[in-house]
Amino acid sequence: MCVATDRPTMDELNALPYLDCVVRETLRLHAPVPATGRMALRDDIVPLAEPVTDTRGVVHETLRFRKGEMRFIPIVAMNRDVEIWGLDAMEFIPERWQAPIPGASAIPGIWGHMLTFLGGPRSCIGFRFALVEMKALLFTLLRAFEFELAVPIEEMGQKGTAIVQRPIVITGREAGNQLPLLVKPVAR
Ligand code: HEM
Repeated sequence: MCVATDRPTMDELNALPYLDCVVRETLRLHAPVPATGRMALRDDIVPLAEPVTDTRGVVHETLRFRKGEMRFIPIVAMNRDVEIWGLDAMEFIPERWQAPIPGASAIPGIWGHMLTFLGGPRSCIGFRFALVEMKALLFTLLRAFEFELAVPIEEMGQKGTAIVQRPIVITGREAGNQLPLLVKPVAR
């Protein structure tokens, strides 16, 4: 991170391309809100991008909504779909953001061609703040400290609350949310 200040402005943080790739990839693979739902306010028929064959073999080219019906929006599943992101969809690869991702461009998310902050009129109003907050924290902490997991990665899991996901240690669920880290000052 070649920035000539310890206190970068928002514009200076946003001008760091690799930091941007890391934030995008983190929010793709580990969307804090994994899913949500919406209720249809009126009957409607929505065209599908690709025809879908249901379990009875019937091919559908549209999706029918009836007023009052709920629809599940699988944010994490879409953020990790191999048909959109490629066979390495489950891997953390910030470099994938260095070029346009053709499959993702049709996703109607408010940010980043993904649904992490959802889309449409009730999408996240705090997304710009969240992004710059993440960048400021990473910029400050990674220049000062080295972080390492304090438990084997296999012991880490995640627990969904009503809305967001949080880390837990699988063998210590009763301790609640936690992410044990070893933190060392960066050797200069
Ligand atoms: C990484 C951080 C964040 C993520 C992933 C996130 C994600 C989301 C998502 C998916 C929704 C839509 C939920 C739904 O309607 O089912 C939402 C709504 C909302 N978010 Fe965020 N959010 C984040 C940070 C923030 C921050 C920092 C703020 C405020 C400063 C904020 C304020 C809101 C508000 C007020 C809504 C409701 C908007 C509405 O219903 O019109 N969010 N967020």
